[in-house]
Amino acid sequence: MNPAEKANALIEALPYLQAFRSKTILIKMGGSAMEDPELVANVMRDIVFLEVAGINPIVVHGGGKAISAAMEKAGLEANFIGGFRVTTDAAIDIVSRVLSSEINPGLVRMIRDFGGKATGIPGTDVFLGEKLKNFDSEGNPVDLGRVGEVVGCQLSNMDTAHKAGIVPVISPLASELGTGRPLNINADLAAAALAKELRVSKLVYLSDVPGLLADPKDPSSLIKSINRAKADELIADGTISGGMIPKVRSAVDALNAGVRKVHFVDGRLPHALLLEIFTDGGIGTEVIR
Ligand SMILES: Nc1ncnc2c1ncn2[C@@H]1O[C@H](COP(=O)(O)OP(=O)(O)O)[C@@H](O)[C@H]1O
Ligand SMILES: CC(=O)N[C@@H](CCC(=O)OP(=O)(O)O)C(=O)O
Repeated sequence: MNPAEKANALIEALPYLQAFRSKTILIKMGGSAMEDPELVANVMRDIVFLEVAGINPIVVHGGGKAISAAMEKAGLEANFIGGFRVTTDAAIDIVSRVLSSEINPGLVRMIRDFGGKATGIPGTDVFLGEKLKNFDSEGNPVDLGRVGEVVGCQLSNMDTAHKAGIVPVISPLASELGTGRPLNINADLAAAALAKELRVSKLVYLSDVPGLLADPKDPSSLIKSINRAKADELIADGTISGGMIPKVRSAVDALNAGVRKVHFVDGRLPHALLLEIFTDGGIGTEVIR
């Protein structure tokens, strides 16, 4: 690219930089897109770019794959029901350790290494939770152990970071109402709960697929946009399964609660985040109401 082309690329981004200046964009960094540290570093550099450009990024991260690996190492089996990890008392200790001592500080370090400002905030300082009420297809209760849903958010730590232009990096744990004990929150739900609370301009889920796929085995079968009715249909017929279920459901909830735009984007694709924000068509799947 010659210097004039470089300048043109910057100028093309101008309307988007203007539109999103001082706006908040919540980025959910999925554990599935965190297997390769180099790819994660690329995303963190894009986040530093947003921060420097005067856009306020917030990161809520997952870490499902790393948690499963740590559980296996400890001789525990990883079981999921409807995209939620069955979390025994032994498992919650591993979940907390992997999220709080490994993944969260790792992301903060990467942002700082690129000259950005970031602070790690434990989800237990942000999210208030209750045990998730979960039912099987016949309506019978299914106990998932220490799995929670978010029933409230405490924003003081976030606000302090925000006002100082620091990117908050938040783990998907909640403090249980009444007991203060940690609850394991699916990171998609945690991200959507915070996005709703803050009414963010954009919620972007970064994962390891190009977006929502009509055939999960065929990466070229991208569904460009999806609404709740269609999502329910695809969950019922099994096209949407596993970790994609909480993603789609929480995305629609966030839209209904006033979040302006929600996208599923491939976190492994170089600059996926910037392409999503700074180009017209966007990439991946847009969730609509
Ligand atoms: N229809 C679908 N389209 C795309 N991915 C799907 C679909 N149904 C199930 N999936 C699965 O959902 C996974 C993403 O969810 P998950 O593993 O929880 O990711 P993350 O860690 O990013 O939250 C994909 O890797 C894919 O295996
Ligand atoms: C209850 C529940 O399922 N919690 C998740 C929290 C991490 C997460 O959601 O990570 P991803 O975004 O990488 O899937 C778990 O234990 O795996």
